Amino acid sequence: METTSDFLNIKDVNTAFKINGKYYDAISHINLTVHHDEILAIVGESGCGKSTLATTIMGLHDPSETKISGEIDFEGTDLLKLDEAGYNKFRGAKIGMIFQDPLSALNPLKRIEDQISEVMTYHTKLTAEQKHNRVLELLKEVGIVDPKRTAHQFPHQLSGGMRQRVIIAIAIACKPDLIIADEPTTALDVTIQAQILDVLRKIQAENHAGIILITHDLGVVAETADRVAVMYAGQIVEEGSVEQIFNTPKHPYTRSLLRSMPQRDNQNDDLYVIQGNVPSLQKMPQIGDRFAPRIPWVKPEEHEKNPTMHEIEPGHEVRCTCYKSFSFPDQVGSVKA
Ligand SMILES: Nc1ncnc2c1ncn2[C@@H]1O[C@H](COP(=O)(O)OP(=O)(O)OP(=O)(O)O)[C@@H](O)[C@H]1O
Repeated sequence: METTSDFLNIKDVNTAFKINGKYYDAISHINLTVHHDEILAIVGESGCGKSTLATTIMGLHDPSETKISGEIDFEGTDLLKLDEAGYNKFRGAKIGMIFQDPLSALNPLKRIEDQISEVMTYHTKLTAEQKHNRVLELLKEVGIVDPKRTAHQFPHQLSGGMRQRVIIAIAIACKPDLIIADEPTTALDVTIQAQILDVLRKIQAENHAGIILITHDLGVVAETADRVAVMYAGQIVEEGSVEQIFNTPKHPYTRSLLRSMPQRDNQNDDLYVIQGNVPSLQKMPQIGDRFAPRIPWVKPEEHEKNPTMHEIEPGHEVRCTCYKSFSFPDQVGSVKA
């Protein structure tokens, strides 16, 4: 789905890691588009390649240990062709990143004001006074009630939620077009999670940014995202609007993920458990449907030999034709919560 507001086009991207001298793909043939004014969620179990995709976009891999191919067209520049100095012009300026663990992303020895100012010193020509005012403005924008006090504090003096707000302030300091948020609320309790997601939504609306939100929490996706890409074993297996993915999920993996999600109104406490595990990189099947071993009751002939993406309605794509015949058998994989 391409519109004039596309500004990030990921085309056929593969990232392979060197393990014992051999390269193994962690993400394979990724195609994705991000638009201004939207939150695209990337979901999937641990080990599906979500963070690898984020760090590939951000150019955070050591080239001597990683092989990356494809194209990441960001506003007309192929990010994958940039050297470190070239990337540094984008990171922090046009692309902001929010990580799961705010404590390790902050320098324990520097005051909050200095850490937020640093990114502006690097990417803008603002004077010291302008930067000071912008720091206070940013802290207010991310919902910190006493910006002056917080600006003067060190990371260890702040709660986890406050630290994550500071990380968001750093990520948005230069008004980036793209924000990549990797599990931004995982380490926080539920109330704080909701507040941080509100901040992200507000920023996205005000700055017209596009946000890639990486999470394994489907509740967060339902509340926050506009579009969703579901990843399994390094591939995108389904992509669509949040309504399409939640109301008419097609791929057996998407349906399994949704069925394994606790429902507030679930009457009988039954939780579906997806049998087996995401394969390790060395054991990744190179042909056939990568999810097939976890749904052994589906006949081999119902899977494609080389599963491709199929558009089933505008904006809604699913990998492999097995979705057409997939159903959950009565007795498989269901356990009492
Ligand atoms: N530097 C690395 N070297 C070797 N293998 C790696 C490296 N980084 C990630 N992997 C492997 O790549 C696969 C994808 O990992 P990745 O962290 O991208 O998944 P994820 O979906 O983000 O998981 P999580 O939700 O746990 O962060 C996993 O099998 C992981 O073990």
